[in-house]
Amino acid sequence: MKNSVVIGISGGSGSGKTTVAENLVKQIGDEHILLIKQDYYYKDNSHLPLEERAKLNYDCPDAFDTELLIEHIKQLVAGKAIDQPQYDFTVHNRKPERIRVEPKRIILLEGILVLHDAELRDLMDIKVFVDADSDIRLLRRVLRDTRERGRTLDSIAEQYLKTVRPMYEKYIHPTKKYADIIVPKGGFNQVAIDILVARIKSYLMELEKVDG
Ligand SMILES: Nc1ncnc2c1ncn2[C@@H]1O[C@H](COP(=O)(O)OP(=O)(O)O)[C@@H](O)[C@H]1O
Ligand SMILES: O=c1ccn([C@@H]2O[C@H](COP(=O)(O)O)[C@@H](O)[C@H]2O)c(=O)[nH]1
Repeated sequence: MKNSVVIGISGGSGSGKTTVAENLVKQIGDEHILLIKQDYYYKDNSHLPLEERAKLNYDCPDAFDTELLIEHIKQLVAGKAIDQPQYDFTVHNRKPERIRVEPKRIILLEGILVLHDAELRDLMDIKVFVDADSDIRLLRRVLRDTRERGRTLDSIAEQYLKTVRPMYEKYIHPTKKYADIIVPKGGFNQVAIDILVARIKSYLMELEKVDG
């Protein structure tokens, strides 16, 4: 058995991925569970001015440094620490600093396209797709992006029509077929969360047995 178990949590923007992931961390306790957001692995676009960065497509596989993400997941599974990049949504760019992250038993990898790359999927022990209707996802995104990500209504509408919606149809929704578990009703689906918590606890018991 490996040192760690990897759980991928995917779904469209605003579907409730972060809410599910944070709920799992709360219920299991952060001693054993590490949350890695795919957002940290958006490519560094410091060479472009802010106005140009704001126009980029952030909803396609090319927007991410997947090679680095795969390398980091492999390192964590091998029991090694990583220097994780950080991301600032308000300026559409990586932060200059990295943070040292130590491995834990359970690695939760959450993001819109974590189920897209076959090599990344193969590292996962459980694959989850969080589902919510498109009007609900859009509404949540509008509220969150105006409150937390410094966006205007006009910029949200433009980005949604230009990239968010078409890329969801082209790249994100098709990855639902890879999921072991589909979580409907977004982030506060307590039954689905309880099932995942029970499975994670049984993984932790198996990993402890291996340790003796
Ligand atoms: N089932 C739900 N019911 C109501 N609000 C929800 C639900 N799931 C998530 N939210 C809210 O919607 C917003 C977006 O959820 P989040 O988990 O950040 O989505 P994602 O990570 O998929 O973009 C957050 O403000 C969150 O509290
Ligand atoms: O610089 C950026 C990077 C990403 N985005 C948008 O964020 C969402 C993904 O985050 P969620 O937390 O899953 O919603 C993605 O749809 C991108 O469009 C951005 O606007 N700017």
